[in-house]
Amino acid sequence: MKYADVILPLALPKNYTYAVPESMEDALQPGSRVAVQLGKQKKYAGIVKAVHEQAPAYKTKLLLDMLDKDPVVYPTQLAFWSWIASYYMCSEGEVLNAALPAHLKLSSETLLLYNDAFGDDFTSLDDDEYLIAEALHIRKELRIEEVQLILDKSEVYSVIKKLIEKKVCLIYEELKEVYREKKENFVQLHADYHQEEQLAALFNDMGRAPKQMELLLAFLHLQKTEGDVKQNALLKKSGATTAQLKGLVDKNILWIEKRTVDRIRTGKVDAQIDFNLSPSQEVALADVRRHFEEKQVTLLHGVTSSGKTQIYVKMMEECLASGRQVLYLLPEIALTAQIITRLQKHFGSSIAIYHSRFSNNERVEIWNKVKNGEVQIVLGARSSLLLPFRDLGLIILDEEHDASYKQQDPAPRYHARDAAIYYASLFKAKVLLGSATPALESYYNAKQGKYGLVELNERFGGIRMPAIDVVDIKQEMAEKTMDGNFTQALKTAITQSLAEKKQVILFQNRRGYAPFLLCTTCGWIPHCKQCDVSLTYHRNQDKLHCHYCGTRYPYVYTCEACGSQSLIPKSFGTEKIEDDLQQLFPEARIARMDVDSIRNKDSHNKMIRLLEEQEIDILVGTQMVVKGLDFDNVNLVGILSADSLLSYPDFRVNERAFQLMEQVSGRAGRKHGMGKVLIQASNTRHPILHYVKEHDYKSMYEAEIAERQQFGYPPFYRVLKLTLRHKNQQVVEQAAQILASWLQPHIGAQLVGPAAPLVARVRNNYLQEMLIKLPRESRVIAHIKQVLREYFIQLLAEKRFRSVVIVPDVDCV
Ligand SMILES: Nc1ncnc2c1ncn2[C@@H]1O[C@H](COP(=O)(O)OP(=O)(O)OP(=O)(O)O)[C@@H](O)[C@H]1O
Ligand SMILES: [Zn+2]
Repeated sequence: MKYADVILPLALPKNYTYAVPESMEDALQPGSRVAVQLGKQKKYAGIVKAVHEQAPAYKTKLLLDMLDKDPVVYPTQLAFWSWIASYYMCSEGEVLNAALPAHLKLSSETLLLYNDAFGDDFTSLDDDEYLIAEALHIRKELRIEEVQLILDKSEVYSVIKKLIEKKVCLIYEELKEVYREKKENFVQLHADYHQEEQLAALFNDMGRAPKQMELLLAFLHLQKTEGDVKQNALLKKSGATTAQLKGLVDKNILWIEKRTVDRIRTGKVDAQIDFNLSPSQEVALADVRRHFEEKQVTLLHGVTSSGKTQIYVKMMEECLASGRQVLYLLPEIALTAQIITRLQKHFGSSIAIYHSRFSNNERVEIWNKVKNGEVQIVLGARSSLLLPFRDLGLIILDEEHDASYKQQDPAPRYHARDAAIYYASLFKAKVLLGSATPALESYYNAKQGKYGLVELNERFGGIRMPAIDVVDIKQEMAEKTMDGNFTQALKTAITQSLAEKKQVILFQNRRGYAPFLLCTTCGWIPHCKQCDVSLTYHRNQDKLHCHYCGTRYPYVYTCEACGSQSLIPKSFGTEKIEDDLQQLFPEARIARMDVDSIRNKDSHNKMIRLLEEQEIDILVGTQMVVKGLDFDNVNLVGILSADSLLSYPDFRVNERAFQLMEQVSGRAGRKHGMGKVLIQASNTRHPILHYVKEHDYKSMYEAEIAERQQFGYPPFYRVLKLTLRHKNQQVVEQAAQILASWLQPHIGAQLVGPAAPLVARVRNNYLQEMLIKLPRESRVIAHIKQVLREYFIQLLAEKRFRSVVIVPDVDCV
């Protein structure tokens, strides 16, 4: 008898083993998608991890079905999933859940089937039962949602239960295949008219039906130019109606064929490299190649606008020429608009873009094409790492320092940079990390010789790095020259840029209008009812938003504490800046880019286009404006408040602040002459501001790395954050205390906490956090993770802690 271990898309502590029916024995392989039953009724589609002959201790069920002819992933992906699960402390099921497109996951749908034996005497039924029985009698089967619709309520289980007891219906669990091929109508000419003379005769006969003649002419034209004639295209071109087309079909002149079409178009990659590298870029490229001869990973540290993308393109071209696949990762898909265009220029339309905004059907198609190698280039955010590459040769991680490479919620909480390096090793593929401001961890690894290091210190086109001035807010306040949140210096600089028909980017790291409201009588600040966090005022909607749980509240006019009506907005966000600008520069065309204004892919693309076409004079935004954008005409960048970047409690605060300011500065003066950057700050003497001013990454690195070593932070230690969560504050505090006391003997001084985090309550759950610092030896790390897993089970086994949620976050950022 053969057995299969199956990964199910659930957070189960281990995989289940099923018996393999003889009929499947030959075809079943690791990676095959199978239908299984779990528990009494639920059915799932899972993925076979291994096939073996070892019977488990429990009584096995048989696999129900094999869902596809071929496996949906290769053993490489199974190995990758297993590494993610073990390294990031989650289940393989959670990894599968993140990896597989929804349409390949499937879980069962409950169907009510009419029991014909019951007959049609419904006199014994009450009103609700009667309604359902009648519907079932007519339709023979109903889904739960349909029952809810009919009864107009969501609580329908009691009714269903009674109907089952009374034997009116039966329950059936069905796995629904949801992926649908896309079909389109193609128009063809009937074989009778394939000869010239016949066609000519036909046109002669058609004299009295000019509309049909026009349609036929349009058809012939499309056939000649496009080859295939789609019904939609034909109707559009000829301006004819479906009825007129049907006329020709009825006369047996044209006929219509339904064909399966690809949603995702691919073609052979035909690289067009129409640029030459500058001498220093050439050197950098040669260095990258040289390092790759010995090393799997190379870090390209190139200043902003040095042309890192051009070097990526060259490396991609080489990899594609060798027939292998390339994955180009970006921290956020919002960044893709410009990169897509740039890459398409070189590699044509054969680039698959993968992100969460695609439809589920499209995702299945990309999945399949990556798997069979038809797609050679994938461009995407971190989740595209989970695609089933067949033969990956190169991973490019652009803006490798970016924190959004780390998945926060839900599990798997993986870091795409580290995961990419592991994934690549399975293929013996190379990884090229690129950034103007590398993560300290990456630069450290490069300095240690673990990665190759290539530095590109000049901007393309010989343009100098922008000049950076720090403007003293305190001084201008004292001199009363501030205009709201704008210093005189910034205002003057904006005025000048506008006069020169240049564009301006302004950065403020808070969105909304005012980060909080304040009662000037008693100091009360409105907070979220479910989270311990102040509410942000969004003036567009005139509402207060909780940025933690998303709840929206009406504006408050009266202080809940003292009853006075003296609430004023405090501090400022992007919305307020946009507003101020409108007042200060009424003539200027102003736009805002943040998660509130960019709700979808199209609005982002549109804004990028408007900027490129210089239809926008001033852009205000959050982090979003920082990332890799390349506009020729921006000559001024303003950072409204450096203080807020430099003052939050996190060991990465300085590194982050440097990266942000250096990156946003990097948007200035990329093409025509040197740009200018103004940084407004109260604390103008902060050392980080000095490094930013000098564009001095290396000194920032030296200073920070010394601190990291001294205080035992990454890259010298790995940090694992444990978050515990519960509705009851006391319970979660006790749980955290107990867990910490168990861990103490194993970890000792390397355990920080437990304590309540800055925001101690989110969505009505109280939080406790502790940080565990792990030495970098993998043996020790593996041991501690094992200890942790056992303690989690032990803790949750105690009745009072049963509903405590424990979230381990390995290498938290
Ligand atoms: N060899 C080259 N030939 C033509 N144009 C180039 C070349 N190198 C760079 N450029 C142009 O210079 C600009 C900056 O290059 P790119 O965007 O690749 O820089 P980057 O290093 O990625 O910068 P950032 O880190 O700020 O994203 C782009 O508009 C790019 O097209
Ligand atoms: Zn909230």
